[in-house]
Amino acid sequence: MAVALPAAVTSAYERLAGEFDKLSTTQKYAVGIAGGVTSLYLLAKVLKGSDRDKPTTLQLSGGSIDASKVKTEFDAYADSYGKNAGEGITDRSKTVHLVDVFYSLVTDIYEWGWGQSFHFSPKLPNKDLKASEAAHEARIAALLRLQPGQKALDCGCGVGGPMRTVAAVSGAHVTGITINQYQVDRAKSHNARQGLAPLTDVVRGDFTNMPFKENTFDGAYAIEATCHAPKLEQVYGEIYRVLKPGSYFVSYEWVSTNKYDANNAEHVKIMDEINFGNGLPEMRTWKEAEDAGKNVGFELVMSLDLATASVVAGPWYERLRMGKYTHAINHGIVSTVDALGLAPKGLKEVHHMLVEVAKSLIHGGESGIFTPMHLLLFRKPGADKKK
Ligand SMILES: C=C(CC[C@@H](C)[C@H]1CC[C@H]2C3=CC[C@H]4[C@H](C)[C@@H](O)CC[C@]4(C)[C@H]3CC[C@]12C)C(C)C
Ligand SMILES: C[S@@+](CC[C@H](N)C(=O)[O-])C[C@H]1O[C@@H](n2cnc3c(N)ncnc32)[C@H](O)[C@@H]1O
Repeated sequence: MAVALPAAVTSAYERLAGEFDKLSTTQKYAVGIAGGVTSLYLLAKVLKGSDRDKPTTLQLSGGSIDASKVKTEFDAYADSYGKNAGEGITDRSKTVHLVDVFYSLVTDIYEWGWGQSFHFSPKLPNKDLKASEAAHEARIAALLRLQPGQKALDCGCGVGGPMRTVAAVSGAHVTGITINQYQVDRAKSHNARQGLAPLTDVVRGDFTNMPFKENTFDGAYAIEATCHAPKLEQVYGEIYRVLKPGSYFVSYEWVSTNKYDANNAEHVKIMDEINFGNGLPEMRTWKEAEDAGKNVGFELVMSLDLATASVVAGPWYERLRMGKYTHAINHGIVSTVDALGLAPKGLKEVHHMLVEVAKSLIHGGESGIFTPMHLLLFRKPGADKKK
């Protein structure tokens, strides 16, 4: 069926065609080339999207790692895990470097398929995932009793999802530290775009050796990050040092629960998979984490597994379980761009690692042997006691 175009459109087209006919051959070529370039530019924009919010499939990169080195770096990362059950990273002195590599490899994929907050949250009744995530982050500001004008530290800040919530709900200034330069750049760009620049700062550094003076911060927190430290005492000790006396430190820790049995081969296998797919040197027990805080001088104020604390909240791993089919589709997409040479070589393998670790995390959650949210609230003793 022929479709009649509106008269205004046909007359405008005829006028343009008339004008085009009047041009010299050189001018016609120039118009043709300009048209071609503009179309290519628009096509590239559509395919590539913009980097305002999250990367598109064609923007998936190796973070701070050059595209040509993604495969080599991923292979080296994979080789750093021992083959024996429960071994984790064999040479622990390489942990910090390997974690930096890990985040270069996964940061774009995380943002692409999860969002700007790299953590889990209990699903609150009648609240969507975003609201549940924000509540999990806002709890931190409340526990730290943060106030406008105060200074807080986000230890292992990722691309800054939580720091933006903590700064926005409390009015306090939040400095984030991450080992990965690509995350620093992403976090700063999100902070600026979302109007959070005046209340935030992001630095690249190692949280086991931080570039801050002692007694600097009024509160500190770590969301699913200190699990990457070669030894928990190293990072907790540094946090203790930079906190003002009387201030609080809260962590959501990745730990094994009382249900974990180190003599059960299936349990050990799940933990090994979780360690490998998440850049962890090893898995600690919740008791080891408590003790590490006390060992560096903190008073323990609260210790609670948020995965089981509320009988009405949905499990943290439900979002992963729901995403099972999406992960498979995503793998098809990443494999396609890989085959077309439109993604850095090696990104497909990284994505495969994440598809597999999603299954292990679900197993860890369903069996109850693992939690990514054991809440530990510590206080640095001292004269400036906060109530
Ligand atoms: C605290 C850490 C990270 C926790 C989570 C944010 C991430 C753990 C596993 C990740 C993912 C698994 C599957 C991916 C999927 C295959 C892909 O298509 C899209 C991204 C995933 C959903 C990805 C997202 C982030 C996680 C849920 C650790 C590292 C200490
Ligand atoms: C799972 S991400 C969590 C990010 C953030 N807390 C969130 O919830 O969105 C872990 C973070 O810890 C950081 N990290 C791991 N080891 C680190 C180290 N030695 N020094 C500084 N940051 C580190 C990583 O770079 C990453 O930003």
